[in-house]
Formats: sequence, structure tokens, C-alpha cells
Amino acid sequence: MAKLYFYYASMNAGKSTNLLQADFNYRERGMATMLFTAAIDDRFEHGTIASRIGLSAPATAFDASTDLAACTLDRQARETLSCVLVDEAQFLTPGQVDQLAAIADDHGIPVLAYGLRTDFQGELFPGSARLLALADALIEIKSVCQCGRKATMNLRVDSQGRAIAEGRQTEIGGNDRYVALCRRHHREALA
Ligand SMILES: Nc1ncnc2c1ncn2[C@@H]1O[C@H](COP(=O)(O)OP(=O)(O)O)[C@@H](O)[C@H]1O
Ligand SMILES: Cc1cn([C@H]2C[C@H](O)[C@@H](COP(=O)(O)O)O2)c(=O)[nH]c1=O
Ligand SMILES: [Zn+2]
Repeated sequence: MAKLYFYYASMNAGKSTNLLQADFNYRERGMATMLFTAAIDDRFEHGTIASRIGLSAPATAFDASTDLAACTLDRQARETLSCVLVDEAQFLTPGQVDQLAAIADDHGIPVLAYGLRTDFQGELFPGSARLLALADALIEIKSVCQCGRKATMNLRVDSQGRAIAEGRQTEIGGNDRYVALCRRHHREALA
């Protein structure tokens, strides 16, 4: 039976790199894949998954109105898909996560979703909450805080590097706006 996997991590942990490696692994064996990423994430070219290590691949951009199951089945009608890979999965709606579960359960295509577990305030993103509830497998991609502990949290910072405690949940940015920290250092930065 095909499974729904949720690979979660803090920022800058290697999620996109991991996704692109998994995708390459399928494609080098002649298997077709379908890639999705969030349209809202405009750090790179629209509809592109890019890792800080320099790898990139084109992807279908999704927003809250995208029917991921319909897009997948549309592609599946033209070529047999071996895997669906979703980056920035924290930006999925809970309903879209249900669609991913249906792709695995009803159509037998494994789904690998990669995303943040929590936002800068340590709250679950709605898409991540649904993935934590539904996924067959939860896989943590680990990275390190400045102190050497596991970096599980994301600190939002301003242009001077000062911690930001309040604001909208969604604010696109990279290493200039966020620092991955262990819980202790995240807590101390916000105290
Ligand atoms: N030139 C490089 N060589 C090796 N690793 C790199 C290089 N540039 C960035 N990285 C590492 O890549 C990781 C970030 O990968 P990325 O896939 O962009 O992360 P995420 O998608 O989780 O935000 C970091 O651990 C960073 O240290
Ligand atoms: C913590 C946090 C992050 N975001 C945004 C910032 C980035 O655009 C993405 C995550 O990028 P990654 O490097 O691929 O992990 O999410 C946000 O909008 N709100 C937050 O609290
Ligand atoms: Zn730390």
C-alpha cells in the first residue's frame, strides 16, 4: 500500500535538498514523479524547488485553491507516476493534506511531503498539524543549533538580527529572516 510520508524539520535543515535527491533517485530509474511547491514562496523562480546547496527542479505551484489530487490524476492520465513530492508542505490547507492521503490510498502513489513543523512562535502550521495527524510515517530531518543541540525551532529576526515575537504566521524569507535554534535558545531569544 502506498504511504503518505511527512518529512519535517526547522528551516535550513536540508528539506528541499532531501526532496530533490529523492526525486532524482526515482527519475534516474526511469520513473516519473510529480513535484509541488507553494506559489507564495517567491524566494526563487515561480514554480521552482531550490535548495541552498544549489540543486533545483521545476514544480507545479500550489495555492489554497489548488486541487492537488486533480492535478496529480490529470498527469497520471498521461504518464504513470511513481511518486508525488511536495515542498513547503506547511502551506497546504488541511483539505489539501486530505487530498494527498487520497492520492496514496485510492491511487496507490506514494506521497512525500516536506515542510516546517512549527512557525516562529512555536505554533503548528495548519498543513503540518494535518500531516502530523494523517501521515503514515513522520520523519524528522535534523540540523544543529549554534550550541550543538538539535535545532527544532525557527526564530524570526529583523534586519538587525533582533528577535521578533509577534506578527503574521506567514512571512516568506530565508537565512536573513529566520534562524533555526534549539528550544532553549529560541525561548531565551524571545524572553
Ligand atoms: N555549498 C553547500 N555545501 C553543502 N551544504 C550546503 C551548502 N550550502 C548550503 N548547505 C546546507 O544545506 C542545508 C540547507 O538545505 P535546504 O535544502 O535549502 O534546506 P531547507 O529546505 O530545509 O530549508 C543547510 O544545512 C546548509 O548548511
Ligand atoms: C518559521 C516560519 C517560516 N515561514 C516561511 C519562511 C520561508 O519562506 C518558508 C520556509 O522555508 P524553508 O527554508 O524551505 O524551510 O516558510 C513563515 O512564513 N512563517 C514562519 O513562522
Ligand atoms: Zn541552542
